[in-house]
Amino acid sequence: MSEVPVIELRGVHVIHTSRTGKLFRPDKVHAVNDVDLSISRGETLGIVGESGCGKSTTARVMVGLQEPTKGEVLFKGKPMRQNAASRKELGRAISVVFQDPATALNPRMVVRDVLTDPLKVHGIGDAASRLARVKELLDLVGLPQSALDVLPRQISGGQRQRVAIARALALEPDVIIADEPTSALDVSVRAQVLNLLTDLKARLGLGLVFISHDINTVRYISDRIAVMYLGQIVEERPTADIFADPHDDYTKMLLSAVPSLA
Ligand SMILES: Nc1ncnc2c1ncn2[C@@H]1O[C@H](COP(=O)(O)OP(=O)(O)OP(=O)(O)O)[C@@H](O)[C@H]1O
Repeated sequence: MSEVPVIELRGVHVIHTSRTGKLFRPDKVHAVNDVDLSISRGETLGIVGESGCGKSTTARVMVGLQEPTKGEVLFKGKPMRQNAASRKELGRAISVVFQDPATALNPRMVVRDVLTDPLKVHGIGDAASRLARVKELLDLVGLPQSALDVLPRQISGGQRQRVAIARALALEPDVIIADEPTSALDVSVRAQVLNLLTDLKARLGLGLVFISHDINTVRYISDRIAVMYLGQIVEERPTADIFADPHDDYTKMLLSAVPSLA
């Protein structure tokens, strides 16, 4: 892709200082170790690896929520500054969809308010144009207009994740970062949510970072896959190449695991 990536990580390290063990001895976890990654509009990057390999920490760096211990994070070619103006710009350009919509959505807010909230926070439109946008968002994610006045607990897990995706789309982001977005859903609706994300990416020209522990799910949706192991990217190549000819032993191990749509 010739355009400047929306997000670029160069030689990023994150060392968490945590307290572990019975003596609460301070410990350091090298969660992200020398990671280079980029994401542009119109492409899907999959990040795959087992629990604890550093996927979520990498996602937090990409969104600007986690400062790297070392290395550079570029936003549209410039250092991701931490001042208020750029935080707001970042918030518009990069959205996140989390694993569990039951906890990601405020249980006391009806869908209309969940979707209006980002528009209000960013001072976009008046009441009438915001409502029009909210209705358009429901259409985009395949929810009926009758969903406007329901609470998250009154709809299914798959529908809640559609609401979370609609909220992520509200500000017309360049990139959506989806961290295990199908893992908390019933198997029967996982494929629907994956199809929705693929469709939205194509229709809106978004960049999508799709994070999962399951290489088959990542395969289904990604143009490129970065395989993470113990904080490092052990290989990153087009999806078809990874499956046809995995280079790294860890990738081979992931591919030999039981196929599933987890
Ligand atoms: N805030 C933190 N303080 C201390 N250690 C942390 C913190 N966040 C993550 N870690 C540690 O960093 C490592 C990477 O965690 P991370 O959540 O990024 O991995 P992950 O691949 O997303 O795992 P999971 O899928 O289980 O969320 C783990 O060893 C984790 O325990």
